[in-house]
Amino acid sequence: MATDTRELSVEPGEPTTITGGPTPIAGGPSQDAGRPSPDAASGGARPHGGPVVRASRLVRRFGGRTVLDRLELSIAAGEFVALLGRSGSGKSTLLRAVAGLDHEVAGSGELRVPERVSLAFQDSRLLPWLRLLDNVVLGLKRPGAAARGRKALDEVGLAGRERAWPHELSGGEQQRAALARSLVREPELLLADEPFGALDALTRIRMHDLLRELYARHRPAVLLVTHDVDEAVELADRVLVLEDGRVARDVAVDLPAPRTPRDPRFQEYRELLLAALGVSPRPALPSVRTAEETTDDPAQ
Ligand SMILES: Nc1ncnc2c1ncn2[C@@H]1O[C@H](COP(=O)(O)OP(=O)(O)OP(=O)(O)O)[C@@H](O)[C@H]1O
Repeated sequence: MATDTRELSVEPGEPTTITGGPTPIAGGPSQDAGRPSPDAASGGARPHGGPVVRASRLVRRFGGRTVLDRLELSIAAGEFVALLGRSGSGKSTLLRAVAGLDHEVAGSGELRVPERVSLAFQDSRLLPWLRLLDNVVLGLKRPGAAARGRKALDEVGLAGRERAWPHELSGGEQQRAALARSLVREPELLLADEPFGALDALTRIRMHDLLRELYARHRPAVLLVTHDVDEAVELADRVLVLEDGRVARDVAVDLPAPRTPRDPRFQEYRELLLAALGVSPRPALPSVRTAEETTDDPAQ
């Protein structure tokens, strides 16, 4: 597999060590319990290849402030990793470094990423002067680009909208087009920074389903930055929590598909991660009753 290895400017420090797989959290859900079949379309433990991303002793400072502090990161081929962290903890900074968008990142080791990397952001970044299909295939080599673009638009449920202008699409549709644009390149690594952050809750649920489906079909490695703990547990094989410039928690999520917040083990992961983020879990909501039930209740 072709990789792009970036040498980082040398910082004084110990020799580089690249860590392998995830570290189970003491008291957290077991990594091996309930292992589902490897070909599960989503959720559960999934087989992965060797590492496609390796970052060692990554350092990023802004002025006197160290945002990434000798950070270690390894992502396997086909692995879905979610990155959580408090606001300002450096999630986007790390993603930008891995994307090669930040040339001032330093370290004493190396930063290795695959050649084919796609990016997705909170806003779709579609070019307003290009129709949808042209946006999706922008930069792709002909021949065959248009056919691949059409197929990708079909995959995200936008067949027939090839000639639409970006402003004619809803926010969710624009994000779907952005996913098509990412996946048409068959990336080995998809870097996504809060891609669903600006969407309403219902659209976000639909986008989770779509992303799971596309991921199962294309199997890129994914690094998803999110604020949403449920989104992380629902989608990822592994959830990292960034704190003080380093990966403070590395939690392997082993839940069967389909993953649902109603599963008590889902709640376990949720509480574990909320605690890692310094948020106390909220008390359970009272069970919801319909308007009819409320009216029928003589106590009301
Ligand atoms: N270009 C820059 N110049 C100066 N400081 C920066 C720059 N980019 C990021 N920072 C600082 O680095 C820190 C980490 O920023 P970053 O955007 O990576 O955080 P984040 O975890 O993604 O935050 P959020 O969850 O709020 O989006 C912040 O304190 C931010 O102010």
